[in-house]
Amino acid sequence: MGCGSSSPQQAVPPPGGGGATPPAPGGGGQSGQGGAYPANNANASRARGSDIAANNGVDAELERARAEDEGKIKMLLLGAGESGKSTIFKQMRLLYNSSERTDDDLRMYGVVARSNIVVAVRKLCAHLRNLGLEEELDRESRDAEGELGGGGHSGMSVRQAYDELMAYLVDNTANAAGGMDVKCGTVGTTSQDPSFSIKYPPLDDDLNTGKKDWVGQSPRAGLAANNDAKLFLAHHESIRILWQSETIKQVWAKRSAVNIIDSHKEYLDDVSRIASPDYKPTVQDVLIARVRTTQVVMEKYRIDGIDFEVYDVGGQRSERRKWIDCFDSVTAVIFVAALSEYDQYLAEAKRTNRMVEALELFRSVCNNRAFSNTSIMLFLNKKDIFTEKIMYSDIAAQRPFCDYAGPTKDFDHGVLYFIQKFKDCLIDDEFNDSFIHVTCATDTNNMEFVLESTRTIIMTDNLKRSGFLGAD
Ligand SMILES: Nc1nc2c(ncn2[C@@H]2O[C@H](COP(=O)(O)OP(=O)(O)OP(=O)(O)O)[C@@H](O)[C@H]2O)c(=O)[nH]1
Ligand SMILES: [Mg+2]
Repeated sequence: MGCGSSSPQQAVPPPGGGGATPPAPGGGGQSGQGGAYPANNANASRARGSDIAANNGVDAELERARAEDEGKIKMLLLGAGESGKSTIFKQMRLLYNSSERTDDDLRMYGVVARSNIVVAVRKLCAHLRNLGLEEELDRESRDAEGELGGGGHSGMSVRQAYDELMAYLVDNTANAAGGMDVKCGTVGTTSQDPSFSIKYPPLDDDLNTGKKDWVGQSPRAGLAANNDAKLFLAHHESIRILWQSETIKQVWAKRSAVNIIDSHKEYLDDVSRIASPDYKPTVQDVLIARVRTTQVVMEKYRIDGIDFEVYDVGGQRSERRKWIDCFDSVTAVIFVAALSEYDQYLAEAKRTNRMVEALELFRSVCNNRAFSNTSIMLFLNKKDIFTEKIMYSDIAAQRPFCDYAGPTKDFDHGVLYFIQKFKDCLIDDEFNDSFIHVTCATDTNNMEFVLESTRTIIMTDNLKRSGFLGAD
């Protein structure tokens, strides 16, 4: 699915598909009266005249399209899955397209945000169990009860919350018939009496208020996301309680093993707002929503009198065969790689280090003949997560990067090391440092600065390549 659907954004059709225009209803070109040729000479010359005029019109149109194409800047966002391409694409829309997102769009992102939370919680709960931390939860629950003076508990304990989520989100062992009362704490060993029950809300209605849920369902988000969004509404209180526990913090610190999207911490910190029936996604919610791109999407902008066509593609391995469809006459490629992924593995190939994959991909893009006359920019993204991660995950401890000789926990040395790794992928060493940016795609201020300077560099480089400006 492409993200968003503002009017200028289009899914790009595959080549050869849909090229020929179907015949117009009612026959089209020929007269339909027993012959293609006109009945007399006068008619013939009138017809020739109109043919010439029509041809002239077509020629003029082609010429105009060619001139327009020549002035146009075509930009591709390339990179491996989850590197941040679509997030940058969304930032461009914020910067260069003043139209608001439609309610339909926002509803889709609302469903996506809620389902993103469920996906993260599912992974966290399963990981908690694999790490053998259930007893920690029990201890936490007992301590909390002790603090309340032993006289019962105010609502659900963290262990009960966990058990409910395991039963409904992970193991599907709960009897979840819609609308009926369900007991919680039926899975695993609970140290608390699971004496409360929850109700599945009727579709689109808030559990407590019965108010119509603004987000509701969105066919554009897909069945799985809609189902997860529904689960979110039924279990958001347990999610909120579990997320506040100390035990889940330990699991969060070890999340790279299970590929949880780091930016979804922002959603988890704000579960009650996202569960509210009035919930309408904010600009930031839309930015951090994760939807895997599965078709090439294009958006057009006119900036300072110049036309830009920007293409966003899916980065996972299975999506890359579609890239070639948009490799023609490319002015600039923005190659996006996530700096923070040096200790993570691909979602689609669990043994491949993500940074190694990004480096290989960068090598093949830079050395692709289709881009011999194209400016290639490198965005080393997710610098915010990198900053945090180097504090506990040593670069040199990762087998592919054991040659890292810089100090641990050092942002600058770490970034320079990876920049050199990307530069080493090039056959010639023409790569100009001004073509490299260290970015945080979810930060609009940072992206505004980076995208504006990228635009200037691309336009200058384009003029140089077409001979309008002298080369350095
Ligand atoms: N914290 C943080 N999160 C980011 C950053 N860039 C992207 N993300 C998050 O990472 C997730 C993946 O980003 P996407 O933009 O969907 O990645 P993509 O490259 O388009 O992935 P594919 O469509 O699979 O190729 C999203 O949930 C983003 O919110 C960043 O700089 N910092
Ligand atoms: Mg994408």
